[in-house]
Amino acid sequence: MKIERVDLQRIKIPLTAPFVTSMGLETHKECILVRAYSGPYVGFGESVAMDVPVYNEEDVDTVWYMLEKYLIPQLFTREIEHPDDVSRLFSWMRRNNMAKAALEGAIWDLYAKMNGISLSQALGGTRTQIDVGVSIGIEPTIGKLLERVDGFIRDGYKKIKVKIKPGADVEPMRAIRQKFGPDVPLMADANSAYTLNDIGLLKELDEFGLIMIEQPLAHDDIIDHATLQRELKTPICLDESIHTVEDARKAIELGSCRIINIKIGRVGGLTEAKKVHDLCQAHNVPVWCGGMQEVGIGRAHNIAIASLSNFTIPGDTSPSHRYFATDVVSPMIDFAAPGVLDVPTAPGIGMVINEDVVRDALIEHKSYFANRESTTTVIPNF
Ligand SMILES: O=C(O)CCC(=O)c1ccccc1C(=O)O
Ligand SMILES: [Mg+2]
Repeated sequence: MKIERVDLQRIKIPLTAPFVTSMGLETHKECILVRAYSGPYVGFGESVAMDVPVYNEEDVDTVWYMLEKYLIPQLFTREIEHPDDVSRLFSWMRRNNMAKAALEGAIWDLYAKMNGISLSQALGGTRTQIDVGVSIGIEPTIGKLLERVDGFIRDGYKKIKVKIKPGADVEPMRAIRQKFGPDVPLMADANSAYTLNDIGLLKELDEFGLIMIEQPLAHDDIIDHATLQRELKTPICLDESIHTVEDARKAIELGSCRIINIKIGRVGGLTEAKKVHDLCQAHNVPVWCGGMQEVGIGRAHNIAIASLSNFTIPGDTSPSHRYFATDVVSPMIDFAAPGVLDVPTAPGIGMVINEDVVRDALIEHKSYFANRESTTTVIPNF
């Protein structure tokens, strides 16, 4: 396929409730939507970079910059046979994985649509439905946290993940176990808020029978995590530390974790995500699909990758309404049954874009053409 045109759309949508983690407070979702055109077909991608580089080194502006300066022009120079070619084409560039993934995702969607198959099928997915959990931010009080947990359990979420940080860790977990009992599938995500000096405290969490603790130590570490995993009963799951299938291989070899969270953006796209999945499967390491509070397009990509067979733990891909009053896909993504999402069967991501929502949320729009000048629109009065 020859890519003739790519559009970037920067959008901003309010969250229905503020989201607090050890990295900071979020009130809005700002991101870039990507459209890739070939003949009558359009493929959709979404950049998951946050508006501030607190999770990784990228932000919305760096993604736009890398796409415009390098990745889109490079894509225009080649005929693409298969989406796997795209990650090879981009492999010369160090990191900037979320920028690469946003464009590569649009090409995967385009490829699936051209072949009349779903994105899940194109990736080799086998599930028709996926189980999902919910990620809960750090709430102002334990009472508020318990209220939220109660609501999400009633909604049928299959896994309850709670953000923790020093000072908001053992007590909230104890309160949840006391109120809801030992059978609630519970886990904690620290987003790198601890060091090995906190080993005593992290061991205290063992008594709560958590399914896992996600990324307790530094965002770039796999050595200390291996030390910690030897001391903990609770499985460690790595998120921030895994950017490539090679990172995953090393972490597994060192014993740095027993579970891996796969985020398409963090590993540079669906091709690499599938490689991490396959490697983990070969080593009996279960995986699950993480989230970056995606709008509907990114959520659809997450559902497709989560349909692969080694995604045996419920992911963070909750329905759209968990974060947004409106979404860029129509209908909004929702449960097929409590805690369960259908994997779309229509071609590509299998979702219809709600252009009214995109228009209302639009900050900037730029179109790039393989054989003519680009055109920019900055939407005024935003
Ligand atoms: O519900 C979601 O999309 C996942 C929310 C979440 O936990 C998260 C959100 C933004 C950045 C990092 C993370 C994380 O998984 O660490
Ligand atoms: Mg995480």
